[in-house]
Amino acid sequence: MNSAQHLVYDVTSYLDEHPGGDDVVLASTGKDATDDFEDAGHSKSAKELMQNFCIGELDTSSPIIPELEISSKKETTDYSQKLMDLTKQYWAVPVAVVGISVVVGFLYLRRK
Ligand code: HEM
Repeated sequence: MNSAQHLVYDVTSYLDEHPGGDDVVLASTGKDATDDFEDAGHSKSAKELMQNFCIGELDTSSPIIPELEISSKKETTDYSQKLMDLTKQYWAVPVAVVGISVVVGFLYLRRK
């Protein structure tokens, strides 16, 4: 689905017929494809054809921005959590190496 001027298009059935190829259209799915569509220099007939694939209007009254803010906050906490986990892992590696060396050295000395 692509949206232009807050309109949503389902172009699934047109993918195979698109003269510019399906890959370029697929690259614009799920986002605002207005710029992509305009940059490709589509003809007037192409714009008219596009109207056939309009399935609705994007609900811009929904709290898109607050939702994005919440999810980005979650991401930052997840990220710092990941960093904490990584730090713990990095500490564990040298500690384990030193611990093993001490045990092996101790056993070696006792044998002599
Ligand atoms: C429902 C949406 C779309 C329709 C109906 C459509 C239709 C067409 C048509 C009829 C042409 C032939 C040239 C012309 O008449 O202008 C064309 C070419 C092209 N389209 Fe689309 N298009 C759509 C979406 C897109 C999107 C989202 C892109 C993304 C970049 C795109 C990229 C291109 C390109 C690059 C060409 C040029 C191909 C060439 O000259 O070889 N189109 N399109």
